[in-house]
Amino acid sequence: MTHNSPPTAYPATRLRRTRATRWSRDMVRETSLSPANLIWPLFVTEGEGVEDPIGSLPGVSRWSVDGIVARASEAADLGIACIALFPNTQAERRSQDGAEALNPDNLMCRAIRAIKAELGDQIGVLTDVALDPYTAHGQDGLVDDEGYVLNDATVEVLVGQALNQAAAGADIIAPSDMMDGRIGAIRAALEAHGYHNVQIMSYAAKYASAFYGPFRDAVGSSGLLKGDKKSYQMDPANGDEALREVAMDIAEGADSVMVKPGMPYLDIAARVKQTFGLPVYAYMVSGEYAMIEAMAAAGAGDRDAVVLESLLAFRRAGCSGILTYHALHAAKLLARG
Ligand SMILES: NCc1[nH]cc(CCC(=O)O)c1CC(=O)O
Ligand SMILES: [Mg+2]
Repeated sequence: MTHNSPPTAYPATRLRRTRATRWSRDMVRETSLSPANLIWPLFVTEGEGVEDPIGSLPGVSRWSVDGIVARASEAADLGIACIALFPNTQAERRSQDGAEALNPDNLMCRAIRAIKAELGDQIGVLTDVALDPYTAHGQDGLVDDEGYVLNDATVEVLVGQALNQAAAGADIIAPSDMMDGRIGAIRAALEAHGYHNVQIMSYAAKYASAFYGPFRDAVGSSGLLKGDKKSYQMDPANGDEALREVAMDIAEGADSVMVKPGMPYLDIAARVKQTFGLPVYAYMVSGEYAMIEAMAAAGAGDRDAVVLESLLAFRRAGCSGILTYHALHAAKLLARG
């Protein structure tokens, strides 16, 4: 500042002046939230005409493929840009090596094909790459005799899983496994197979979080998982390390990156955006959703206002978008204005 007197001295400056009326608040607002900023995670299950409510995620269900197509269509009508798919694989299709992930007719691929056949480019389909919905032990990769998740052997399988999803029509491949080197390996394979425009959104800074509990119920891996995921997901104590994770994934070909969980990690999202300037997404995870729902159910807050404020905070931090189980509800609120 080149002024002699401080430019923000009271009473010449009253920061309440621009807050006094609604039109003025609208005029000076720095960030905005629209349905295009929302990515809606959906859980797929076997069968036809099935809606299977998830106990630990009140208001969220697993849907059979027909229901998933209907949900995707609803989302597209409201201007939601993209959905994220997660399969609840039947116990008998799970195995030690997660081979079902490579089956071209697995639940995930059938859902992708059905959505793309019905909706084409009206909505993006993002698919999770990791083996936890397919393994009998619930870990995201292949394990050795001690239960340690093997890096390089897992990456080979993830490459196959990503190609399988791309062949079914996935628009964005989103590896959530946290193996080192998987972004480069998947990008090279996509290029080699002609999938030049299939994007990669890397779960680059994914933490070993206690907020994933309800999700593990949803995909049916919570009862199976022994131990934790701390040997591959990040330590919640670390921030600088997240920047190294992101730098590597960008170098390996990620089009965008994700920080996960969301609200407790807004500092990470903001640092990633400021450092690298690429599209950053945040995953407001299942435990965060459950927290808001529990608060609303206890009569302790205005659910709609809490949802919109939370999502706006991600935008202020610099996120291009948010993966949230509240996406449909929020899009309806935004449409109402
Ligand atoms: N690859 C697993 C995966 N992909 C998305 C989530 C969590 C999402 C949520 O909690 O909403 C998880 C859980 C985990 O790492 O155990
Ligand atoms: Mg990494």
